[in-house]
Amino acid sequence: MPYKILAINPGSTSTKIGLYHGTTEIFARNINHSAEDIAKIPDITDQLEYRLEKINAFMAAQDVKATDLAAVVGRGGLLKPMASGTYRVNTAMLNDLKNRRYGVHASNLGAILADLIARQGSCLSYIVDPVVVDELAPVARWTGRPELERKSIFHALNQKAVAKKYAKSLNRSYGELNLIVAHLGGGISVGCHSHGRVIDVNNALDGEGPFSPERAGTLPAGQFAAMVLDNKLDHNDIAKLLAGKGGLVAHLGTNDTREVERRIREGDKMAADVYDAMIYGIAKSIAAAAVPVWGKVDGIILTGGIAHARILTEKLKEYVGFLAPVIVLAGENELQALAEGAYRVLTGQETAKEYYGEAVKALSLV
Ligand SMILES: Nc1ncnc2c1ncn2[C@@H]1O[C@H](COP(=O)(O)OP(=O)(O)OP(=O)(O)O)[C@@H](O)[C@H]1O
Ligand SMILES: CCCC(=O)O
Repeated sequence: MPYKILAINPGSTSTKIGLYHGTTEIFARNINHSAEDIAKIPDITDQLEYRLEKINAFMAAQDVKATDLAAVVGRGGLLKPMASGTYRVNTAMLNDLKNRRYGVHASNLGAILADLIARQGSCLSYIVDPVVVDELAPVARWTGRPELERKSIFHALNQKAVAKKYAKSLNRSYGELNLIVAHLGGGISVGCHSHGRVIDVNNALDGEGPFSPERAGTLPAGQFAAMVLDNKLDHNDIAKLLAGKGGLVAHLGTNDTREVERRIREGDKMAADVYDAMIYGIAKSIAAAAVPVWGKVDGIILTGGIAHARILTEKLKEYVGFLAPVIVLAGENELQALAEGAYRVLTGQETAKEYYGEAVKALSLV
């Protein structure tokens, strides 16, 4: 009997779950959380019980028993910067997530939910390629302020999964190629993958890169500082302006590119101008991502939900087609990538990595 693996990917408005036999998908579903439900529990960390109940109800309806599972694998959240791979969910990891030590993001719930369901079935729990995978080249870490170092926070799971998928389609290995991957979702991250390592990428959560449906992207720093001071904004206000209420949401009141394209078809000039500006920003980020590999790029992959949008992908091809072939792998492969990461460990192809919190790091320095 192949291993049964449950994969969980918590997003800001939904929890995606998938059941796999080995790496074969049996089902994958999106459990949508209504705006009304989410508004009642605005802090993501407090949504744990609510989401667990929804998952348990869904598993019961599908006749999936936790005791039948070999492993539960969740999307990995804001943790200490770490190497790519599959990690065992452990106490240090759970503590850092529950205490929001490195910030709040929907993906923080992945490991916690995986652990809770794994406990119901006495099986193993893992995360794979969390959003904090850090392979930045030393030169990419600098900013113009000694107090501020750039961080690697991006759609690591999907970026790595599609890059490996594309390499496989060429009968090449991921480690042989230089690829630019643009994950185009609610947030946008554009990574330069050089021989299997993401040596530069915009921090998609923290005001870097192009603006996106929900993220503000890079802002003029002086003007933004003045806006914060003039309006006496607090930490929470600033976080919302940068991630959640930036980009298309701020300009057009929607995070849905289908809605934006509908407005454009109906002649809405503002929608067309904002959409063009977003595409222009993405194109500039893609071109910038060619610099770390001296322009020697084997392919540019467009992925994420927005890569379904033809107007956008066609315009991007016009802008950056001069650099390398542009490949569209729309949607995201995150549930499949989670299941594959757990499967590699269950079958001994890979050893699960261990997460160490700050206490252990400090001891190792002594
Ligand atoms: N068929 C489609 N055509 C055009 N746009 C689409 C289509 N499907 C989804 N989108 C757009 O993709 C965006 C959401 O992408 P995605 O589902 O990858 O984001 P997410 O998972 O919410 O966030 P993130 O990818 O940042 O984690 C939305 O703006 C949505 O309107
Ligand atoms: C994956 C972290 C970045 C984002 O949510 O936009």
